[in-house]
Amino acid sequence: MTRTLVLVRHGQSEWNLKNLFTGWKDPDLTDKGIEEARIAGHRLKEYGLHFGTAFTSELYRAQRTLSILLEELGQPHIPTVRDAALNERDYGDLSGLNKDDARAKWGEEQVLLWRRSYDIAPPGGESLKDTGARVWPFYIHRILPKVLSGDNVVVAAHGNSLRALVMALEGMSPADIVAEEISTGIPIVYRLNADSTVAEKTVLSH
Ligand SMILES: O=C(O)[C@@H](CO)OP(=O)(O)O
Repeated sequence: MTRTLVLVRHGQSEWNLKNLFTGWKDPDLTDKGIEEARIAGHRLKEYGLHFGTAFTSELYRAQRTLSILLEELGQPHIPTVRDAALNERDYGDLSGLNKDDARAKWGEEQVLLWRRSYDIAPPGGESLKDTGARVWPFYIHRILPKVLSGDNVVVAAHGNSLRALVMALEGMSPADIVAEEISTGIPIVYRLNADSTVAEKTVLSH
């Protein structure tokens, strides 16, 4: 049994390109983002993976990335679960603001704390810990049983919802997670042991 779990962050979105805090806002992919999703599907095809189930968020950029990727893989119709538990961190009052403007207003250090710390929430939004509080139970109750049953799973989600998941999978501390960045459209392939610990991690870079 392979027990494979693939995580992929959506391709570049229009708001990534414009350097805006996005969170629960719902922009489309850019042309580059569409291409990144295609390449991700192609890399997974080369890797020889077949999926039984897909999971994604309720946000369009992740759903579109997943459908392009599955199309490229030749598996466009696999059962897919969409759930807000996998949505990006809610950026609260920062949503829609330019990240450089935010640094100019609140300072580099404060903005970095909001973006990458474990438990400091942006005003009106979620910390990574808050995001984890919805991602982790969803992983345990919905995703992990599929993986452990041998049903290879792909999860198309977001930078911070995936940082929360990677933190749990790899047993990272709140200090470790600060430096963890998830690139757009680069599949991360985990093989899990029967006890759900990680046996192997492979990053399918271009
Ligand atoms: O704006 C966002 O929603 C996220 C991901 O693009 O940004 P950051 O990398 O700053 O957490």
